[in-house]
Amino acid sequence: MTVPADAPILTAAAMREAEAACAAAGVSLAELMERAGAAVADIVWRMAAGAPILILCGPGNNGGDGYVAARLLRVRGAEVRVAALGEPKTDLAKAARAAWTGEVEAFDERTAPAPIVVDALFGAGLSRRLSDDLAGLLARFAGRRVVAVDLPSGIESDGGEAWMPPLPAHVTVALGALKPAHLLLPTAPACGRTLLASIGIDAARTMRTLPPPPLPTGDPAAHKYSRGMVLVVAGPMAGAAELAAGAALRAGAGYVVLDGAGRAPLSAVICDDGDALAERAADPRLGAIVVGPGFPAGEGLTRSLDVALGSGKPLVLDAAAIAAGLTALASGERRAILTPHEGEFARSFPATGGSKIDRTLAAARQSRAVVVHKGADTVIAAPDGRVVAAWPGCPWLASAGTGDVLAGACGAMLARGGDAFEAAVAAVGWHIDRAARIGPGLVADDLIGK
Ligand SMILES: NC(=O)C1=CN([C@@H]2O[C@H](COP(=O)(O)OP(=O)(O)OC[C@H]3O[C@@H](n4cnc5c(N)ncnc54)[C@H](O)[C@@H]3O)[C@@H](O)[C@H]2O)[C@@H](O)CC1
Ligand SMILES: Nc1ncnc2c1ncn2[C@@H]1O[C@H](COP(=O)(O)OP(=O)(O)O)[C@@H](O)[C@H]1O
Ligand SMILES: [K+]
Repeated sequence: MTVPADAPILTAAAMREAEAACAAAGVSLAELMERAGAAVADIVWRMAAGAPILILCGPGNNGGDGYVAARLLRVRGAEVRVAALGEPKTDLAKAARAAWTGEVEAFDERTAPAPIVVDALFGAGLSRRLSDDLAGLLARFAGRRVVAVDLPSGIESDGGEAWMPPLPAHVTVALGALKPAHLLLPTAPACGRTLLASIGIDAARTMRTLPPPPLPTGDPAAHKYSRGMVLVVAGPMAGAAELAAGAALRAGAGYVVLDGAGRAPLSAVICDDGDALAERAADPRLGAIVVGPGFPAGEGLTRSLDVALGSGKPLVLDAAAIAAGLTALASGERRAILTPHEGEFARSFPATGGSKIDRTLAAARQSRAVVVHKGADTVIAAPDGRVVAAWPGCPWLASAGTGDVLAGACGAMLARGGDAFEAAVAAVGWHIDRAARIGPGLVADDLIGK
């Protein structure tokens, strides 16, 4: 399962706006459909390598893309059949159907399979769950090589509904931009490998997929404080804060202090016994404070959090510190990153609804902080509306303590200065990249290279 890096993501409504802007700029919708069909034909041609192809066409423009692909594949000499769910209903799809000179079979229980099945039944226009009858017809083709046009049919584009497609795809050709459903659970795995056919739409980049990790560029004039100084506040479960402190150092901070309980996870981490928290937090060289790993709610957390909040320094709040710090954060302006997993998110932001992207954006606006909503389909959102979706992440991260490591990495990136959203994006990228290099058997300690 892969998706293109740093690619735009559009909701169905934003897609329609981009399409209209294209038309206003002189590129007709018929031309967009021709480009979409050509992109699909190109990919199917290579995947088929001479094997027979069956294209399933629906009543809307998704089906229109299918008719265009069928025509272009036949021109190339491919063996193509088309099976349709009735006659096309849109003008564009009718024109594409008319330009296909081959036979159109009815798509029903007698439709014979082919080694390559192209699913052009429904895309972004799906308005309700597929009927059981239709789902049954599609499920008959399980086990064939399936290419989905825009989305596997049955998936709701914006990711707000958890409708699963009856026929998961090996390859999905996203048209114009990626859609939230390509990147969010539970639908993302059903898209297989998602490719982007840009088709010339000018897609806004407010929402995008995770960029590739930047190449490390050392500043020749750097010193340990200029690379970023991070303070990690330890609670009763000191191991978690140790992981965060080690991660901050490995993720590029020049100087890391672990305050409270705990031993230095790496010899270079400076340990304080907790009496000097206010003094440490007031250090003008300090670039970020991390509070939350291994620190359950209670008086101790409230005291430490008050000091951290009172210092005015950029903050990373994890675990119980998220809910505890929300009110104070929302009432001021500061660079802050919150790193909830789903349980912590639900407790801290119970009123949010919609897709994981919608919910994370609402949480960022409510808290006035960057929110890293963790999970296999991590979503990062900023109060100004920017979103990065980090699917598919690295599955070896599903292991205790890796979230503490991410909190420390966020601290390191935040302490360098600059935009908190870009810092969170860099930390998530660092985390996934480091986990992927370690691979199966990963434990959180490996990420900090003890
Ligand atoms: N937005 C764009 O810029 C472009 C969009 N294109 C294609 O257009 C697609 C969207 O086309 P449409 O808006 O026509 O929508 P779709 O073709 O995805 O489906 C809409 C049709 O399906 C019917 N329908 C919806 N849900 C159904 C259900 N559960 N059971 C049975 N029928 C159902 C609707 O009544 C309508 O007839 C995209 O996914 C993409 O494939 C491309 O042609 C190129 C450009
Ligand atoms: N299946 C998965 N695929 C990819 N990343 C995952 C998966 N499950 C969890 N993660 C990542 O692992 C980390 C786990 O964090 P968290 O649940 O806070 O763990 P802990 O509290 O034990 O440190 C997060 O960064 C999350 O995004
Ligand atoms: K489709």
